[in-house]
Amino acid sequence: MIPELSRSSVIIREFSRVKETLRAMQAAGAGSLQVIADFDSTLTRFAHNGAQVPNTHNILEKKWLVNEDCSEKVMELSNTYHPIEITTSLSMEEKMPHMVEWWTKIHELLIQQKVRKDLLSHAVKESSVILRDGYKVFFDCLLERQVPLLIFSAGVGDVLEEVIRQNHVFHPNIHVISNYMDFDHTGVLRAFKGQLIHSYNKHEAAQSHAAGLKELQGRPNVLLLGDSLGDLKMADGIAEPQNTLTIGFLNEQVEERKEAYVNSFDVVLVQDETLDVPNAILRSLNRSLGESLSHTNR
Ligand SMILES: Nc1ccn([C@@H]2O[C@H](COP(=O)(O)O)[C@@H](O)[C@H]2O)c(=O)n1
Repeated sequence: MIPELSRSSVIIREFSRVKETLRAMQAAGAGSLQVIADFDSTLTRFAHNGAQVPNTHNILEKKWLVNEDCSEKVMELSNTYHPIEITTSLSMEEKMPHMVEWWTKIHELLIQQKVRKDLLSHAVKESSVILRDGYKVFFDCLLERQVPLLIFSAGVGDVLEEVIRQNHVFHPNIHVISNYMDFDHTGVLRAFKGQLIHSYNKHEAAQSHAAGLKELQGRPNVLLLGDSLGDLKMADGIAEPQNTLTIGFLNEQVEERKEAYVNSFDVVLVQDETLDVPNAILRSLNRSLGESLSHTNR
């Protein structure tokens, strides 16, 4: 039994599928598993003490890193594009060009602002970014069992790395695929490296980057964590996936989006700011089938 799956914040469309997938993953063992997780609002909290937790973009957009005019433009862009990002009335394909526009405009603004590399660490320290409760167990458990953790983020990779470094969980089993900044020799931002990653093109990055990571090869079982429907595509780089269990954090616009999430993710966590459920699932993968699932009768 995984008691955490009975919490009122957990919605499971097809419990038998979850049970069967866990059974197969347990049988295959930790050596066949990889974990793929989105970062912002998935590994980090969405809200804390009634306030929204900043994501990796928000950390960079602080007034002491960029000027007033830039802050206002960032806010305007967010007000225009974030509703498009999360609406269920447009398909992913319809959202894509808007996301490219949003990310491109933001990257251009940040480049114009000449963001300095040496200020990033301070920006993270001063921010109120916070990883989800239970993060230490999550990161340490994966390290201990030598399970690779692929963090797949449409945020800013340099900031993401700094967040996990400052929380002392940037372990060697972690691989990050994200938008990385390109600094000139004086440490001033001059471009973003490589292909742009936004919320809805993670499948392209998965196929071009993740597919080539040798640490992930021979691990056909996937525990996937995300907070956006686009995150479901993060496992697209796996050549021959066998068992995939997807967990979706439904953080905002709950009523409007619940149906779409329940129809898309295996397990939906509604406004749950913890990693308790993924941690319980990881624990269960280590225990015998009888112990972990026998009391489950849903
Ligand atoms: N200018 C922007 C662009 C994106 N965001 C948000 O960041 C999130 C980053 O993506 P993850 O893959 O790590 O979830 C994304 O969900 C956007 O809402 C932003 O705040 N500002």
